[in-house]
Amino acid sequence: MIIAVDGPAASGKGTIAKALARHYGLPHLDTGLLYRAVALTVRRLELDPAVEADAVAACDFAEDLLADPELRDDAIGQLASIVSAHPLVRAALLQRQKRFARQPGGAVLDGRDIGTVIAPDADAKLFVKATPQVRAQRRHKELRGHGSGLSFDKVLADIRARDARDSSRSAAPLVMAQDAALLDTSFLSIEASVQKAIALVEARRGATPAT
Ligand SMILES: Nc1ncnc2c1ncn2[C@@H]1O[C@H](COP(=O)(O)OP(=O)(O)O)[C@@H](O)[C@H]1O
Ligand SMILES: Nc1ccn([C@@H]2O[C@H](COP(=O)(O)OP(=O)(O)O)[C@@H](O)[C@H]2O)c(=O)n1
Repeated sequence: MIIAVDGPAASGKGTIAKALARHYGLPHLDTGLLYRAVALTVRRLELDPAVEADAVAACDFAEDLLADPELRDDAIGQLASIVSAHPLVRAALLQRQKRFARQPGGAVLDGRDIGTVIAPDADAKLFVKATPQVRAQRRHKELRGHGSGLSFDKVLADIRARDARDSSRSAAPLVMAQDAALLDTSFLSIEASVQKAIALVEARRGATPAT
């Protein structure tokens, strides 16, 4: 079974995707980390994120970069949304994601274009959303936990800027797939979001929701 989980920044899609992977015993790929790794490489090599050829050169990053805690920085998220708008960057990362989705037994992937581009034939697609204020509160708390002193207002502004960039780009923009189920986590706890996600996946599979 392939499960596609898409949504904007800090909507809870990663938390839900990980929980679904655990529940169904499937491997999980956080595709945002790939774009963040490109962004971090661009920064370390002092390349220009706005120049497509520079960003493409950074797609050849070392695997161990995917475990670098610096990937979680707010600034790297912003940079990731700049490099990810280049069609050639998306093309460079495409096959790796498609291969992961197609592995025997299936997989759970989360990102922006899983249900629309990476796995349009997924067995279940979720589009996770929450209000910008709620998402900024969650991300602000998370960043504070990692020692960041960024203000709430800056985190909210960055989330809004990233939403606008990710939704308006021409290459694989952030849009809900027509056959995705919408999951608004604004007023749901993590536990409640995960239970709802499992119920939605079960409904898509035509099975009885798990209790
Ligand atoms: N329903 C929820 N209620 C409260 N906090 C949440 C909820 N879902 C996720 N979080 C927290 O919000 C932050 C962002 O969640 P995450 O799943 O990483 O979002 P995304 O993958 O969409 O960026 C994390 O610190 C996570 O623990
Ligand atoms: N499938 C994906 C995943 C991420 N991205 C880009 O990478 C950036 C960082 O993604 P992320 O999923 O790590 O960000 P968060 O939602 O965790 O904040 C996004 O803002 C997108 O611009 C993308 O274009 N396509």
